[in-house]
Amino acid sequence: LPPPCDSEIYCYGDVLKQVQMAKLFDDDKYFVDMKLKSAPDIILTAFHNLTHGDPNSVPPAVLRDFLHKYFEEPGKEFEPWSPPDWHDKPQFLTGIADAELRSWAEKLHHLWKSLGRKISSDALAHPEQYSQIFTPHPFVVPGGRFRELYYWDSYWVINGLLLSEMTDTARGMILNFIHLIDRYGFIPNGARVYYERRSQPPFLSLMVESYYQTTNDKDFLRTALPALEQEYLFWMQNRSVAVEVNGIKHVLNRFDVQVGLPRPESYSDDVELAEGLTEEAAERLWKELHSGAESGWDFSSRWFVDGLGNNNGSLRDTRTSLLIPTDLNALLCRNERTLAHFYRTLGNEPEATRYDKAASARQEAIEAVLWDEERGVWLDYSLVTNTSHPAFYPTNLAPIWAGCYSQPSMGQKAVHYLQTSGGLEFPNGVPTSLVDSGQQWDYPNAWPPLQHILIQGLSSLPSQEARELGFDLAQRWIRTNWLAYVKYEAMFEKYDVNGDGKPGGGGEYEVQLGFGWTNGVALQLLSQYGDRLTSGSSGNGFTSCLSISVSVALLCSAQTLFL
Ligand SMILES: OC[C@H]1O[C@H](O[C@H]2O[C@H](CO)[C@@H](O)[C@H](O)[C@H]2O)[C@H](O)[C@@H](O)[C@@H]1O
Repeated sequence: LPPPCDSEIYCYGDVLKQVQMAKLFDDDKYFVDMKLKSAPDIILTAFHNLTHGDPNSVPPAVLRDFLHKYFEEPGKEFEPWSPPDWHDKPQFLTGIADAELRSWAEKLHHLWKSLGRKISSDALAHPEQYSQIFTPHPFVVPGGRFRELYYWDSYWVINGLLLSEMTDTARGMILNFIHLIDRYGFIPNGARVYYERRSQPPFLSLMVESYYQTTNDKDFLRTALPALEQEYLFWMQNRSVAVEVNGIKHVLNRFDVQVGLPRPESYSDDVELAEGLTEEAAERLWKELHSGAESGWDFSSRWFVDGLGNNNGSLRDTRTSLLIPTDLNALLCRNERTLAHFYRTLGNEPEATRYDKAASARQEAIEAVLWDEERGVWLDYSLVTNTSHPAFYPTNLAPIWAGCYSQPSMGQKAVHYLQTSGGLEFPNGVPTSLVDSGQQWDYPNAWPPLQHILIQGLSSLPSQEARELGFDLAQRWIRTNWLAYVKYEAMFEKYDVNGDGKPGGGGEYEVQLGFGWTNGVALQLLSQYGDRLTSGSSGNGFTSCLSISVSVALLCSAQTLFL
């Protein structure tokens, strides 16, 4: 299997190995985000001379000097930039009834300015000296260690930007993704060379849909369609798998990256995890870790498959490609419907019909393979045992969000499943799973995109009860985000479902602040439910507590919980 990319400094080779295994930095991502001060061949020769052909004997102090001489610290690849389309007081703020939440939403709107980035022209002139992949338009980053454009994060960022009336920035981000498709044939995980052989959940068509819904710009649809078509082809040609159920073959998709070396940005973690494995088993593990990263859920007990094919084990048992995920297939179904709609809007009926048929076939496949009639919900399917994995994940309800199901009763059953799943037992959000594995995409962490997908799904159902549940989850999530903001003056990439305003944890890096998709989801919920959301939990005294002062509010929240 190939390396993550062709750079002998950023993706494979002795420099990467020595620097990362010497653990000179707290986070392996630091080194691979550094810019080269000279051409790569000059640096490789210098390293060879330094080590006299024996790279295993370089003392850390010598490595440090070498880095100082030939590398620049991360973050130097940007030009100062402030989004020119940012302006005070976007319209949606006026729909937020609670004064505390309105003023907080205004602060979130301000955060786009600090998260905006423009890559310097030097990165275009000398791409070989950067791991950052040049994209022509400025963009919004997630924040913290994530100093580059990310794929699926950007869907929620763009939705937030559109509410903030920053259509030019949103459009530029979409054009960047089109640029990446033109170059790679698909969209990499993020705009770094070490991400260039894996993708993330394909949200581009939904980004274009959000943009079109705001602007009605048909010319833009025309511009975007060839790239959307190309991306869809990538997923169907490289990530699909046939499954036979009751003698009928269905085609569905999975995450399946063909890369067989450690992830450069987490190199030492991946090497240590593979210790004691044969070369073949290590390569397989790394391929599956890359596939886990492609899913966006890096990492989770969801991808653990033990030797017997059961959903058990630890990170070393990650086997992402052996599962057919509900969310990926629901998303692709939504892609197919969206593409049909775009073609129809542009008057191309034959192409619209082709995508209608693809969506119908997908829906049939989802119902045949992923729908579990007994539990009344969709479940991930194991290609090892040819059975479902029964564990709870919010994504089990993703087909509702995608509108990809044939019987209204399925929606009702799935709501009942959710109510009895144990996933609603927490006041601060719906956890990613009910398994406390220590990985970040597991209990007790709750992630913004998953809350949003679940809430949107519930709010699309005809039943009043389901829609009220959607609102209740939105209220819980906003309260969690807001309390954390009050405590830390920051937005986090994930939160802990136990504890008011407690940031999430676990996994291989410290919880990050910023934070692109968190801000986007909060703004969307504030816009959607602005007339009803409160900064405290309704009727228990939070609202009045919180309007007094921050410290009193925290006391109040502790007291209310205690009571
Ligand atoms: O460095 C470890 C991993 O970091 C990223 O994943 C996490 O952050 C992303 C940006 O917010 C998010 O898209 C992803 O869902 C998170 O798990 C990166 O995307 C991974 O590829 C990388 O291995």
